[in-house]
Amino acid sequence: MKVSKAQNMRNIDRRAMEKYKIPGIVLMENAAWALFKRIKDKEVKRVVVVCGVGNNGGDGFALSRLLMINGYDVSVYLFGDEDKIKGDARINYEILLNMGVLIKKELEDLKQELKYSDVAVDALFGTGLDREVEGIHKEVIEAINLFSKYTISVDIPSGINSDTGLKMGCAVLANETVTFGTAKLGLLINDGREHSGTIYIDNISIPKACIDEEGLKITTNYSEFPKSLLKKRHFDVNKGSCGKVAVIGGCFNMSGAVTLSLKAALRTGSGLVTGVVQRSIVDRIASFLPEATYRICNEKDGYLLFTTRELDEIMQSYDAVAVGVGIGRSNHITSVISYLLEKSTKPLIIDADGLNMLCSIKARLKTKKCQVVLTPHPGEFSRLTGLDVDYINKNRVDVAVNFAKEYGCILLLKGASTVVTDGDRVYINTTGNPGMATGGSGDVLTGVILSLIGQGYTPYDAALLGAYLHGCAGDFAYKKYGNGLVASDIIEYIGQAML
Ligand SMILES: NC(=O)C1=CN([C@@H]2O[C@H](COP(=O)(O)OP(=O)(O)OC[C@H]3O[C@@H](n4cnc5c(N)ncnc54)[C@H](O)[C@@H]3O)[C@@H](O)[C@H]2O)[C@H](O)CC1
Ligand SMILES: [K+]
Repeated sequence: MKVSKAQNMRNIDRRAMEKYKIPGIVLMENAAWALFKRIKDKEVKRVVVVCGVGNNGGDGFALSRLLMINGYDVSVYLFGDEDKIKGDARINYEILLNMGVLIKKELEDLKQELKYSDVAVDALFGTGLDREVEGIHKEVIEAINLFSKYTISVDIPSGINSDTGLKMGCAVLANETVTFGTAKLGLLINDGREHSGTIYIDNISIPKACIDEEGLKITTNYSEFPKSLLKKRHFDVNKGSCGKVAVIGGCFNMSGAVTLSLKAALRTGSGLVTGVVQRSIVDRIASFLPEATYRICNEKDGYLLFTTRELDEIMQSYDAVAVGVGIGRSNHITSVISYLLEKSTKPLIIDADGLNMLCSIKARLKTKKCQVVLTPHPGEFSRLTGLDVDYINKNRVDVAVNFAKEYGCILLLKGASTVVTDGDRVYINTTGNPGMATGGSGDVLTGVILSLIGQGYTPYDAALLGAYLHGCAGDFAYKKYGNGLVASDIIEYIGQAML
């Protein structure tokens, strides 16, 4: 599913009307029908529609007409200067007036009606929100959030900036959002992720070609995507043809991370999974995971110790290698990562302390011979870039794209909405839940992505599909354990997420 910013959507709208000759009023009518379908699916009678003076409000006026004609008990509210209503919104506004509909304007009346309504429709602001919400509009949004039993936002929750996803003063907290044409970036990131509720996208009869001509580079999970990327496994496979992957990690006091990554790779369908670990922890790991094989390495002061010959052998033996989970911080690990970046021709995933050790040698990324996937959380990314965590979180897509472009890598920036980018394409993942903020969750994700690369997915597809499956598995685990879910619960549901 493609994702647009406000300007993209305006371009698409204009192209639909000018090049494809689809009148704006038809788009608005289709938007109203898309909203009507969502209400029709529910057992409700009383609907309050709260309109602004723009085309978002126009959608609300058109919806109100459809509801009334179909027997619903509808109250229509308008907040803003009615003289400002123009174009298609004006047409739908005047139709209601001609039908003798009373357009209400009192905040106190709205509060009372919200208490007794089944559904509130938020048609105050859409992609035209261009400044902080204040005054009566702020009071209306607060009233909706306080008194509405179930809120449907039109196109985007009013108060959410459609490009940044940030709240502009205040914003409607919707149970669901019905958006038109494409997903809006602001629905997927920052405050927009939480304020949108469940997102439904309706094409409102905009031709796919009209959207494609916009050349949108951002996608998100919706309907069958990205699950449709999953390859069907043929019967005549053997463990050698489902990917041979290795995890380099662990240290004297951290063996669980490697165990989680290895098991996640197996649960994602890898044929042969090897833990490259030091002698002092191999028994501990193998006792939990007899299905993996192990390459035992030397250690010094509790941390892994390699010769270049051993590293050469590792790079020749596997289809993909993940380095960093539970590996701890030592100068030797920095030199190991530097060597791998210099010599490896196989895809590399660098995670956890591997990322922290990469900070001082990140220039090596520019001279590497292999494809590299980095999977930082905002804190690790802050150390990698020197950017402030708050700035990173408010500019997730831009900072991720810029870094991936500069260093020629695939970047998976974790967070509530994980961003995956190769510096050109962007995928925003909205599966997952707050319960997954638990130790080891990132190690599981590394194992999933590693396995997918080993099974032949490109590193970019493996990263976006891995983020999606990891989140889906986490959502299954959340249903059973809530915020008490632990990383190994996520592993147990990976298979189900892939079905
Ligand atoms: N293809 C589509 O996506 C379609 C979208 N439609 C709907 O059109 C809106 C966008 O309409 P637009 O008129 O551009 O903007 P809004 O309705 O969001 O409102 C802008 C309106 O509000 C004023 N305003 C902006 N910010 C504030 C503020 N903080 N306080 C007060 N007033 C504010 C601004 O001055 C304007 O007057 C889109 O979201 C869809 O819902 C089409 O209907 C169908 C096709
Ligand atoms: K809205």
